[in-house]
Amino acid sequence: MSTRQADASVKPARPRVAVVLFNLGGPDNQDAVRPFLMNLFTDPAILRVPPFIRPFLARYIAHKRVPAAQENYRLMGGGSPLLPLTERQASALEADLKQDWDAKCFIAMRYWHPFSEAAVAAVKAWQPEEILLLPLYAQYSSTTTGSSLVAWREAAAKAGLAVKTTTLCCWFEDEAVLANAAALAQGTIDAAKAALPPGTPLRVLFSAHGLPQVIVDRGDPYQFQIEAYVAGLRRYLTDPAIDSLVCYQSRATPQQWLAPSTDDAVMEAGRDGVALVVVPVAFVSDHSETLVELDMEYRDLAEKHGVPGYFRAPVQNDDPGFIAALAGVARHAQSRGPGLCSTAGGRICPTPHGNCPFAQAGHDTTSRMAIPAC
Ligand SMILES: C=CC1=C(C)c2cc3[nH]c(cc4nc(cc5[nH]c(cc1n2)c(C)c5CCC(=O)O)C(CCC(=O)O)=C4C)c(C)c3C=C
Ligand SMILES: [Fe+2]
Ligand SMILES: [Fe+2]
Repeated sequence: MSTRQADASVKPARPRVAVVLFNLGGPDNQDAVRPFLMNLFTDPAILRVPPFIRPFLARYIAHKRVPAAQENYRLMGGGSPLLPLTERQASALEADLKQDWDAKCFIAMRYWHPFSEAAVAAVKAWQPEEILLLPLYAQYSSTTTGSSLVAWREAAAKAGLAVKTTTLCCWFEDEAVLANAAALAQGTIDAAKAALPPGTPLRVLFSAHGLPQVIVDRGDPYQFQIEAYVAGLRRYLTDPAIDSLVCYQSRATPQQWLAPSTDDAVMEAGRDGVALVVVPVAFVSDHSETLVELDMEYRDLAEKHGVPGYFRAPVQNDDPGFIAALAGVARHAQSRGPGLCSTAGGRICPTPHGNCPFAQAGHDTTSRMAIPAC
Protein backbone atom coordinates (compact mmCIF):
# COMPACT_ATOMS: atom_id res chain seq x y z
CA MET A 1 0.00 0.00 0.00
CA SER A 2 1.43 3.41 -0.96
CA THR A 3 1.75 6.19 1.63
CA ARG A 4 -0.91 8.16 -0.26
CA GLN A 5 -3.41 5.25 0.03
CA ALA A 6 -2.56 4.75 3.69
CA ASP A 7 -3.19 8.48 4.43
CA ALA A 8 -6.53 8.41 2.61
CA SER A 9 -7.71 5.51 4.75
CA VAL A 10 -7.03 7.39 8.02
CA LYS A 11 -10.29 8.88 9.22
CA PRO A 12 -9.98 12.32 10.89
CA ALA A 13 -10.88 12.30 14.57
CA ARG A 14 -14.52 13.19 15.22
CA PRO A 15 -14.61 14.93 18.59
CA ARG A 16 -17.68 14.25 20.69
CA VAL A 17 -18.94 17.79 21.23
CA ALA A 18 -21.99 18.90 23.21
CA VAL A 19 -23.17 22.24 21.82
CA VAL A 20 -25.28 24.12 24.35
CA LEU A 21 -27.62 26.75 22.88
CA PHE A 22 -28.74 29.50 25.24
CA ASN A 23 -31.86 31.60 24.91
CA LEU A 24 -34.22 33.40 27.22
CA GLY A 25 -37.16 30.97 27.18
CA GLY A 26 -40.82 31.80 27.17
CA PRO A 27 -43.95 30.52 28.93
CA ASP A 28 -45.54 27.55 27.16
CA ASN A 29 -49.04 28.24 28.51
CA GLN A 30 -51.03 30.95 30.27
CA ASP A 31 -50.38 29.57 33.80
CA ALA A 32 -46.64 29.69 33.18
CA VAL A 33 -46.64 33.46 32.53
CA ARG A 34 -46.48 34.52 36.20
CA PRO A 35 -43.69 32.13 37.32
CA PHE A 36 -41.77 32.94 34.11
CA LEU A 37 -41.95 36.67 34.89
CA MET A 38 -40.95 36.01 38.51
CA ASN A 39 -37.89 34.06 37.31
CA LEU A 40 -36.99 36.96 35.03
CA PHE A 41 -37.41 39.78 37.53
CA THR A 42 -35.67 37.95 40.40
CA ASP A 43 -32.54 37.60 38.27
CA PRO A 44 -29.93 40.01 39.72
CA ALA A 45 -28.68 40.61 36.14
CA ILE A 46 -32.11 42.03 35.22
CA LEU A 47 -33.27 43.84 38.34
CA ARG A 48 -30.24 45.58 39.80
CA VAL A 49 -31.47 46.52 43.24
CA PRO A 50 -30.22 45.46 46.69
CA PRO A 51 -30.90 41.72 47.23
CA PHE A 52 -33.29 42.23 50.15
CA ILE A 53 -35.60 44.42 48.01
CA ARG A 54 -35.49 42.28 44.85
CA PRO A 55 -38.08 39.57 45.70
CA PHE A 56 -40.67 42.20 46.71
CA LEU A 57 -40.05 44.47 43.74
CA ALA A 58 -39.95 41.45 41.39
CA ARG A 59 -43.32 40.24 42.68
CA TYR A 60 -44.78 43.73 42.24
CA ILE A 61 -43.46 44.26 38.69
CA ALA A 62 -44.35 40.72 37.61
CA HIS A 63 -47.85 41.09 39.07
CA LYS A 64 -48.38 44.34 37.15
CA ARG A 65 -47.12 42.78 33.91
CA VAL A 66 -49.03 39.46 34.00
CA PRO A 67 -52.23 40.64 32.23
CA ALA A 68 -50.41 42.33 29.30
CA ALA A 69 -47.96 39.44 28.96
CA GLN A 70 -50.77 36.86 29.07
CA GLU A 71 -52.56 38.78 26.33
CA ASN A 72 -49.37 38.74 24.19
CA TYR A 73 -49.03 34.98 24.57
CA ARG A 74 -52.77 34.50 23.92
CA LEU A 75 -52.32 36.35 20.63
CA MET A 76 -49.63 33.81 19.69
CA GLY A 77 -51.90 30.84 20.40
CA GLY A 78 -51.45 30.56 24.18
CA GLY A 79 -47.70 30.35 24.66
CA SER A 80 -44.28 31.38 23.37
CA PRO A 81 -43.04 29.82 20.10
CA LEU A 82 -39.45 30.28 21.28
CA LEU A 83 -38.76 26.69 22.37
CA PRO A 84 -40.16 24.93 19.26
CA LEU A 85 -38.24 27.37 17.05
CA THR A 86 -35.05 26.83 19.06
CA GLU A 87 -35.54 23.06 18.76
CA ARG A 88 -35.66 23.43 14.97
CA GLN A 89 -32.47 25.51 15.03
CA ALA A 90 -30.83 22.90 17.27
CA SER A 91 -31.62 19.95 15.01
CA ALA A 92 -30.57 21.81 11.84
CA LEU A 93 -27.31 22.93 13.48
CA GLU A 94 -26.65 19.42 14.79
CA ALA A 95 -27.12 17.95 11.29
CA ASP A 96 -24.59 20.43 9.89
CA LEU A 97 -22.00 19.91 12.64
CA LYS A 98 -22.31 16.12 12.37
CA GLN A 99 -20.42 16.38 9.08
CA ASP A 100 -17.27 16.96 11.15
CA TRP A 101 -18.04 16.10 14.75
CA ASP A 102 -19.94 13.58 16.79
CA ALA A 103 -22.14 16.53 17.75
CA LYS A 104 -25.29 16.90 19.79
CA CYS A 105 -27.13 20.16 20.50
CA PHE A 106 -28.72 20.86 23.89
CA ILE A 107 -30.96 23.78 24.83
CA ALA A 108 -30.64 25.78 28.06
CA MET A 109 -33.27 28.47 28.59
CA ARG A 110 -32.83 31.11 31.28
CA TYR A 111 -36.34 31.77 32.61
CA TRP A 112 -38.48 28.81 31.51
CA HIS A 113 -38.01 25.14 30.70
CA PRO A 114 -35.66 23.56 29.77
CA PHE A 115 -33.48 25.26 32.39
CA SER A 116 -29.68 24.96 32.66
CA GLU A 117 -30.03 22.25 35.34
CA ALA A 118 -31.87 19.95 32.90
CA ALA A 119 -29.41 20.76 30.10
CA VAL A 120 -26.43 20.04 32.37
CA ALA A 121 -27.95 16.66 33.35
CA ALA A 122 -28.56 15.76 29.69
CA VAL A 123 -25.05 16.83 28.66
CA LYS A 124 -23.50 14.86 31.53
CA ALA A 125 -25.45 11.73 30.61
CA TRP A 126 -24.26 12.02 27.00
CA GLN A 127 -20.59 12.07 28.16
CA PRO A 128 -19.02 14.54 25.71
CA GLU A 129 -15.28 15.05 25.32
CA GLU A 130 -15.85 18.78 24.88
CA ILE A 131 -18.57 21.34 25.46
CA LEU A 132 -19.25 24.44 23.36
CA LEU A 133 -21.42 27.11 24.96
CA LEU A 134 -23.12 28.99 22.11
CA PRO A 135 -25.55 31.79 23.04
CA LEU A 136 -28.33 32.45 20.54
CA TYR A 137 -27.67 36.15 21.03
CA ALA A 138 -25.27 37.62 18.46
CA GLN A 139 -24.56 40.56 20.78
CA TYR A 140 -23.42 40.11 24.36
CA SER A 141 -25.36 41.63 27.23
CA SER A 142 -24.85 40.93 30.91
CA THR A 143 -28.66 40.58 31.05
CA THR A 144 -28.83 37.79 28.46
CA THR A 145 -25.66 35.84 27.63
CA GLY A 146 -23.93 36.90 30.85
CA SER A 147 -26.85 35.77 32.97
CA SER A 148 -27.17 32.46 31.08
CA LEU A 149 -23.47 31.71 31.55
CA VAL A 150 -23.73 32.36 35.29
CA ALA A 151 -26.71 29.97 35.49
CA TRP A 152 -24.86 27.34 33.42
CA ARG A 153 -21.71 27.51 35.54
CA GLU A 154 -23.67 27.22 38.78
CA ALA A 155 -25.62 24.23 37.48
CA ALA A 156 -22.49 22.56 36.06
CA ALA A 157 -20.58 23.03 39.33
CA LYS A 158 -23.50 21.62 41.34
CA ALA A 159 -23.74 18.56 39.09
CA GLY A 160 -19.97 18.04 39.02
CA LEU A 161 -19.81 18.46 35.24
CA ALA A 162 -16.14 19.14 34.51
CA VAL A 163 -15.40 18.83 30.79
CA LYS A 164 -13.18 21.00 28.55
CA THR A 165 -15.47 23.92 27.69
CA THR A 166 -15.26 26.65 25.06
CA THR A 167 -17.43 29.71 25.61
CA LEU A 168 -18.56 32.16 22.97
CA CYS A 169 -19.44 35.59 24.22
CA CYS A 170 -20.96 36.85 20.97
CA TRP A 171 -20.76 36.69 17.19
CA PHE A 172 -21.86 40.13 16.03
CA GLU A 173 -18.89 40.47 13.68
CA ASP A 174 -19.20 37.19 11.80
CA GLU A 175 -19.29 37.96 8.06
CA ALA A 176 -21.47 34.98 7.08
CA VAL A 177 -23.99 35.89 9.79
CA LEU A 178 -24.00 39.52 8.61
CA ALA A 179 -24.38 38.58 4.95
CA ASN A 180 -27.30 36.27 5.76
CA ALA A 181 -29.07 38.89 7.93
CA ALA A 182 -28.57 41.47 5.18
CA ALA A 183 -30.03 39.12 2.56
CA LEU A 184 -33.15 38.64 4.70
CA ALA A 185 -33.48 42.43 5.15
CA GLN A 186 -32.80 43.13 1.45
CA GLY A 187 -35.60 40.75 0.43
CA THR A 188 -38.06 42.82 2.44
CA ILE A 189 -36.65 46.14 1.20
CA ASP A 190 -37.09 44.90 -2.40
CA ALA A 191 -40.63 43.66 -1.68
CA ALA A 192 -41.52 46.99 -0.06
CA LYS A 193 -40.23 48.95 -3.05
CA ALA A 194 -42.25 46.77 -5.40
CA ALA A 195 -45.43 47.17 -3.32
CA LEU A 196 -45.25 50.93 -2.66
CA PRO A 197 -46.33 53.59 -5.15
CA PRO A 198 -43.25 54.70 -7.14
CA GLY A 199 -41.27 57.46 -5.44
CA THR A 200 -42.45 56.65 -1.90
CA PRO A 201 -39.48 57.37 0.40
CA LEU A 202 -38.38 54.40 2.50
CA ARG A 203 -36.59 54.19 5.85
CA VAL A 204 -35.13 51.07 7.48
CA LEU A 205 -35.52 50.76 11.25
CA PHE A 206 -33.04 48.35 12.80
CA SER A 207 -35.01 47.53 15.93
CA ALA A 208 -33.03 45.94 18.76
CA HIS A 209 -34.25 44.88 22.18
CA GLY A 210 -33.79 47.78 24.58
CA LEU A 211 -31.79 47.87 27.79
CA PRO A 212 -31.89 50.22 30.78
CA GLN A 213 -29.39 53.04 30.09
CA VAL A 214 -27.76 52.53 33.50
CA ILE A 215 -26.71 48.98 32.55
CA VAL A 216 -24.93 50.33 29.45
CA ASP A 217 -23.38 53.17 31.47
CA ARG A 218 -21.91 50.58 33.84
CA GLY A 219 -20.04 48.92 30.99
CA ASP A 220 -22.42 46.51 29.23
CA PRO A 221 -21.11 46.19 25.64
CA TYR A 222 -24.54 45.49 24.14
CA GLN A 223 -25.18 48.89 22.52
CA PHE A 224 -21.67 48.97 21.04
CA GLN A 225 -22.15 45.48 19.58
CA ILE A 226 -25.62 46.31 18.22
CA GLU A 227 -24.25 49.35 16.41
CA ALA A 228 -21.26 47.40 15.07
CA TYR A 229 -23.59 44.59 13.92
CA VAL A 230 -25.87 47.02 12.07
CA ALA A 231 -22.89 48.76 10.46
CA GLY A 232 -21.65 45.35 9.29
CA LEU A 233 -25.07 44.35 7.99
CA ARG A 234 -25.50 47.60 6.04
CA ARG A 235 -22.31 46.88 4.09
CA TYR A 236 -24.09 43.93 2.49
CA LEU A 237 -27.22 45.86 1.44
CA THR A 238 -27.64 46.85 -2.21
CA ASP A 239 -27.66 50.46 -1.06
CA PRO A 240 -25.57 50.71 2.14
CA ALA A 241 -26.42 54.43 2.35
CA ILE A 242 -30.18 53.77 2.52
CA ASP A 243 -32.02 56.00 5.05
CA SER A 244 -31.85 53.97 8.27
CA LEU A 245 -31.84 54.20 12.04
CA VAL A 246 -30.99 51.95 15.00
CA CYS A 247 -33.76 52.03 17.61
CA TYR A 248 -34.70 50.05 20.72
CA GLN A 249 -37.96 48.27 21.57
CA SER A 250 -39.59 46.39 24.47
CA ARG A 251 -39.01 48.78 27.36
CA ALA A 252 -40.06 46.80 30.44
CA THR A 253 -39.34 49.06 33.45
CA PRO A 254 -40.02 52.75 34.17
CA GLN A 255 -36.34 53.84 34.24
CA GLN A 256 -34.59 55.41 31.22
CA TRP A 257 -33.86 52.86 28.45
CA LEU A 258 -31.67 53.13 25.37
CA ALA A 259 -32.92 55.71 22.89
CA PRO A 260 -34.40 56.32 20.42
CA SER A 261 -37.27 53.96 21.13
CA THR A 262 -38.85 52.10 18.23
CA ASP A 263 -42.25 53.65 18.93
CA ASP A 264 -40.75 57.18 18.72
CA ALA A 265 -39.04 56.20 15.45
CA VAL A 266 -42.35 54.91 14.03
CA MET A 267 -44.12 58.16 14.93
CA GLU A 268 -41.28 60.19 13.44
CA ALA A 269 -41.67 58.24 10.18
CA GLY A 270 -45.31 59.36 10.13
CA ARG A 271 -44.24 63.01 10.51
CA ASP A 272 -41.58 62.57 7.79
CA GLY A 273 -43.97 60.75 5.43
CA VAL A 274 -41.60 57.80 4.92
CA ALA A 275 -42.59 54.13 4.62
CA LEU A 276 -40.86 51.70 6.98
CA VAL A 277 -39.02 48.42 6.71
CA VAL A 278 -38.44 47.17 10.26
CA VAL A 279 -35.49 44.79 10.66
CA PRO A 280 -35.36 42.99 14.01
CA VAL A 281 -31.84 42.79 15.41
CA ALA A 282 -30.81 41.03 18.64
CA PHE A 283 -33.35 38.26 18.00
CA VAL A 284 -32.69 35.16 15.92
CA SER A 285 -36.08 33.55 16.59
CA ASP A 286 -39.64 34.77 16.44
CA HIS A 287 -41.34 35.42 19.77
CA SER A 288 -43.68 37.98 21.33
CA GLU A 289 -41.41 40.91 20.50
CA THR A 290 -41.50 40.18 16.76
CA LEU A 291 -44.92 38.53 16.36
CA VAL A 292 -46.87 40.85 18.66
CA GLU A 293 -44.85 43.99 19.28
CA LEU A 294 -43.48 44.51 15.75
CA ASP A 295 -46.22 42.82 13.74
CA MET A 296 -49.24 44.14 15.64
CA GLU A 297 -48.46 47.02 18.03
CA TYR A 298 -46.00 49.02 15.92
CA ARG A 299 -47.94 48.27 12.73
CA ASP A 300 -51.06 49.78 14.37
CA LEU A 301 -49.01 52.74 15.59
CA ALA A 302 -47.66 53.28 12.06
CA GLU A 303 -51.16 53.24 10.61
CA LYS A 304 -52.39 55.68 13.26
CA HIS A 305 -49.55 58.08 12.49
CA GLY A 306 -49.99 57.98 8.72
CA VAL A 307 -46.84 56.00 7.86
CA PRO A 308 -47.35 55.27 4.12
CA GLY A 309 -46.23 51.62 4.37
CA TYR A 310 -45.00 49.17 7.06
CA PHE A 311 -43.02 46.01 6.32
CA ARG A 312 -41.17 43.69 8.70
CA ALA A 313 -38.11 41.67 7.68
CA PRO A 314 -38.02 38.03 8.83
CA VAL A 315 -35.80 36.87 11.67
CA GLN A 316 -33.41 34.04 11.02
CA ASN A 317 -35.25 31.12 12.71
CA ASP A 318 -33.99 27.98 10.89
CA ASP A 319 -33.14 29.73 7.61
CA PRO A 320 -30.55 27.42 5.97
CA GLY A 321 -28.11 30.29 5.35
CA PHE A 322 -28.27 31.28 9.00
CA ILE A 323 -27.77 27.73 10.24
CA ALA A 324 -24.75 27.34 7.95
CA ALA A 325 -23.33 30.62 9.29
CA LEU A 326 -23.94 29.55 12.90
CA ALA A 327 -22.24 26.22 12.21
CA GLY A 328 -19.27 28.24 10.91
CA VAL A 329 -19.23 30.26 14.12
CA ALA A 330 -19.29 27.02 16.15
CA ARG A 331 -16.48 25.39 14.13
CA HIS A 332 -14.32 28.48 14.38
CA ALA A 333 -14.89 28.71 18.13
CA GLN A 334 -14.03 25.08 18.67
CA SER A 335 -10.85 25.37 16.64
CA ARG A 336 -9.67 28.17 18.96
CA GLY A 337 -10.24 26.06 22.04
CA PRO A 338 -11.00 27.20 25.57
CA GLY A 339 -9.50 30.31 27.06
CA LEU A 340 -9.90 32.59 24.08
CA CYS A 341 -12.86 34.63 23.08
CA SER A 342 -13.90 33.03 19.86
CA THR A 343 -15.59 36.16 18.65
CA ALA A 344 -12.34 38.01 18.54
CA GLY A 345 -10.93 34.92 16.87
CA GLY A 346 -7.69 35.50 18.69
CA ARG A 347 -7.47 39.05 17.37
CA ILE A 348 -7.53 42.18 19.45
CA CYS A 349 -10.83 42.43 21.27
CA PRO A 350 -13.17 44.51 19.08
CA THR A 351 -15.10 45.97 22.00
CA PRO A 352 -13.79 49.17 23.63
CA HIS A 353 -11.95 48.45 26.81
CA GLY A 354 -14.07 48.69 29.87
CA ASN A 355 -16.98 47.43 27.80
CA CYS A 356 -15.48 44.07 26.94
CA PRO A 357 -17.97 41.26 27.66
CA PHE A 358 -15.62 39.47 29.97
CA ALA A 359 -14.01 42.52 31.55
CA GLN A 360 -16.25 42.09 34.58
CA ALA A 361 -14.64 38.71 35.09
CA GLY A 362 -11.27 40.42 35.25
CA HIS A 363 -9.65 39.30 32.00
CA ASP A 364 -6.85 41.05 30.17
CA THR A 365 -8.60 43.58 27.94
CA THR A 366 -5.40 44.78 26.36
CA SER A 367 -4.77 41.82 24.10
CA ARG A 368 -6.79 38.71 23.52
CA MET A 369 -10.10 38.09 25.18
CA ALA A 370 -9.31 35.36 27.64
CA ILE A 371 -12.21 33.75 29.42
CA PRO A 372 -10.98 32.99 32.91
CA ALA A 373 -14.00 31.00 33.97
CA CYS A 374 -13.97 28.40 31.23
C1 LIG B 1 -35.64 44.80 32.76
C2 LIG B 1 -36.25 43.99 31.96
C3 LIG B 1 -35.70 43.33 30.74
C4 LIG B 1 -34.45 43.39 30.15
C5 LIG B 1 -33.23 44.17 30.56
C6 LIG B 1 -34.49 42.54 29.00
C7 LIG B 1 -33.43 42.31 28.12
C8 LIG B 1 -33.49 41.50 26.99
N1 LIG B 1 -34.48 40.60 26.64
C9 LIG B 1 -34.19 40.02 25.42
C10 LIG B 1 -34.96 39.07 24.73
C11 LIG B 1 -36.19 38.57 25.15
N2 LIG B 1 -36.99 39.08 26.14
C12 LIG B 1 -38.12 38.31 26.26
C13 LIG B 1 -39.17 38.51 27.14
C14 LIG B 1 -39.19 39.47 28.14
N3 LIG B 1 -38.18 40.35 28.51
C15 LIG B 1 -38.59 41.14 29.55
C16 LIG B 1 -37.84 42.12 30.21
C17 LIG B 1 -36.51 42.45 29.95
N4 LIG B 1 -35.73 42.00 28.92
C18 LIG B 1 -39.94 40.74 29.88
C19 LIG B 1 -40.76 41.34 30.98
C20 LIG B 1 -40.29 39.69 29.02
C21 LIG B 1 -41.59 38.91 29.02
C22 LIG B 1 -42.51 39.29 27.94
C23 LIG B 1 -43.26 40.55 28.26
O1 LIG B 1 -43.78 40.67 29.36
O2 LIG B 1 -43.29 41.43 27.41
C24 LIG B 1 -38.05 37.20 25.32
C25 LIG B 1 -39.04 36.04 25.20
C26 LIG B 1 -40.37 36.45 24.73
C27 LIG B 1 -41.25 35.31 24.29
O3 LIG B 1 -42.10 35.51 23.46
O4 LIG B 1 -41.10 34.19 24.73
C28 LIG B 1 -36.87 37.37 24.61
C29 LIG B 1 -36.33 36.48 23.52
C30 LIG B 1 -32.97 40.61 24.98
C31 LIG B 1 -32.29 40.25 23.66
C32 LIG B 1 -32.54 41.51 25.95
C33 LIG B 1 -31.37 42.38 26.04
C34 LIG B 1 -30.44 42.54 25.20
FE1 LIG C 1 -36.54 40.86 27.24
FE1 LIG D 1 -11.75 42.66 25.57
